[in-house]
Amino acid sequence: MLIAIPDVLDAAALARVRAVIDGAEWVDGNVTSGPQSALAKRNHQLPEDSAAAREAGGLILDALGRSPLFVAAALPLKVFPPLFNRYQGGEDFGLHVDNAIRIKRGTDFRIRSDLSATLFLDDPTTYDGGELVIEDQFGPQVVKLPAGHMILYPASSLHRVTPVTRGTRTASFFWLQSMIRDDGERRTLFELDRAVQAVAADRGQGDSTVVQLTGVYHNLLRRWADA
Ligand SMILES: O=C(O)CCC(=O)C(=O)O
Ligand SMILES: [Fe+2]
Repeated sequence: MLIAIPDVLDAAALARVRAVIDGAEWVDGNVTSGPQSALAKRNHQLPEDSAAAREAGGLILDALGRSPLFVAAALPLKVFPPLFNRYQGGEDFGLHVDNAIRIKRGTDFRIRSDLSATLFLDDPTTYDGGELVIEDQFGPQVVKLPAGHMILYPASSLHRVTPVTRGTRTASFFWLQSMIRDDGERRTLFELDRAVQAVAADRGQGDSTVVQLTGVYHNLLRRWADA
């Protein structure tokens, strides 16, 4: 399931993230690639351990924690510290799949990547190309979102970024391990959650049917979740 999360960063938070990363030193994106994606990847990144990546990544993690839509859709267990990339002058990232296990270098922090995320940091009218194309069961989905908006997609999907032929495309990207490993189970919980919220908005949180449905949600979560 692909889910767009609008307004993860508002204008002020976006400006703070940009102020931190724009002044930092960018390096060839292949410093973090395995041999297969090194063939496909042509972009620049902030070094994973740079002070700028850590500071801007922290701002993004704070914003994600305040997004009920992100929490409901991802049911996050562990989030890999956000990374930052930039494409310009025809740079692109060919078709690839993300590694199943991500290890933070020099630490024992590791996650199984269930979901991949791209948070767009540039106004899409300022660059051409740079679409994130995700192959899913319904065919290729082409994603290019306003600055501050994010797409969440199954890390199992093949995906690519088309060449940026004008301007610059800046983004944050990261992976997370969900409490719910299976995409179908996670989607079912998300849809149930949305439906319960809609009924609660109509009838109030104390309504007996709302209480019963909330119980069903939590009992499914209890059956399926790693916590
Ligand atoms: O730039 C993006 O939107 C995606 C980056 C990506 O797929 C990756 O780094 O594995
Ligand atoms: Fe990727």
